[in-house]
Amino acid sequence: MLELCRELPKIELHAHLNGCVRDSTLLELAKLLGATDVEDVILKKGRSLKECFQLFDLYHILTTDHAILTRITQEVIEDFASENVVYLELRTTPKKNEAKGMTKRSYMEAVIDGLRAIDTVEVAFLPAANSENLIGSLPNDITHNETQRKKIFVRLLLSIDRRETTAAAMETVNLALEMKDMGVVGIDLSGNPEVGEWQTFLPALQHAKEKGLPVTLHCGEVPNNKEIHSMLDFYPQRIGHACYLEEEHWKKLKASKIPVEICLTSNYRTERISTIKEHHFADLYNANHPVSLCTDDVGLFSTDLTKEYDLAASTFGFNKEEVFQLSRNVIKFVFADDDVKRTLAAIYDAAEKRFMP
Ligand SMILES: CNc1ncnc2c1ncn2[C@@H]1O[C@H](COP(=O)(O)O)[C@@H](O)[C@H]1O
Ligand SMILES: [Zn+2]
Repeated sequence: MLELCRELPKIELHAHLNGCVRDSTLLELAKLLGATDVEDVILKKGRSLKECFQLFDLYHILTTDHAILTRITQEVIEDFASENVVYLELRTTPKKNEAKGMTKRSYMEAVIDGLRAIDTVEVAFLPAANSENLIGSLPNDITHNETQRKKIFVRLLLSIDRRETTAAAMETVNLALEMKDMGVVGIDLSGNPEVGEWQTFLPALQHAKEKGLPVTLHCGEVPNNKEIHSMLDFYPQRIGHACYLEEEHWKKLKASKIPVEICLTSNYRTERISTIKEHHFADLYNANHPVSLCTDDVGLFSTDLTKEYDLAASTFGFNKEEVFQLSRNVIKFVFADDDVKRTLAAIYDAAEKRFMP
């Protein structure tokens, strides 16, 4: 099944740029900064939720630099493309860093430079009107000929960190609106769930909503009934995690049909669940609720989307058809436009003939 899951076209909707950096790159960057004592920390496997956010502070010291951002973006996209991810919504938190002359905008420009710099795989990241004609060329010649370059659609989500103020969150939303023609398709709220108040972010999220910019929220990664209630009331386009919903909110979620980004390994490694088998994915899947399997942080949790599909298949006993359908269903929940969705549908149609002849 692992090989089949690797071959399967896949759609990744929940991946944080800095959580997906290769270990080898982090170690190299740490060495350059003379921080050789961090090797054990980077390579350690167990990760409590608290440890994750400590690690992100370390990662950000290593990566918040224009040239490095360009490099890691490039590597992360190459890694997703190499395992047949055909559409990636990559999220990242635009950061200011005065010492580096970095603004939120220049941070994002460095990320976009990374998208442009890739030549080992073919990347389509601009909306149709601006595309360099890649979209038209995508569906017909998607093959698994190893000599051909892999092709991947990439779109960006700008994350608001829960440590940010209302004004900083608003700046991120405005930046996302300004960068819509550069492949930015939405807003994410993430960061340490123990930090910050929903009311702080609400004005910026409301602004995004009024401007028609889709929003996805990290929701219920820790128990917080009041916040979960407000988040579901906000009615975002998608949510991530949904680990700690009480009965009332579980019902509300199911009635709402808000798609849930499922991060099995992430939730297991951060001890949100004690076994994969008891993950709420099973309940949502059986209720026909819209779900998409995601990695969250490929590097941090030593996973990839292939492993997430394989893990779901082996834990919940899915056959080939079910795995294929699980992946294909995700087309409906992407934030990109209908042209992209049609192209993705064509990619899956072509793949279906190979998978289920
Ligand atoms: C494990 N569960 C999680 N829960 C909440 N937020 C998370 C996260 N994993 C990652 N992030 C968010 O993504 C940032 C790193 O990528 P970027 O610097 O934005 O590229 C983290 O600092 C955190 O804000
Ligand atoms: Zn996340």
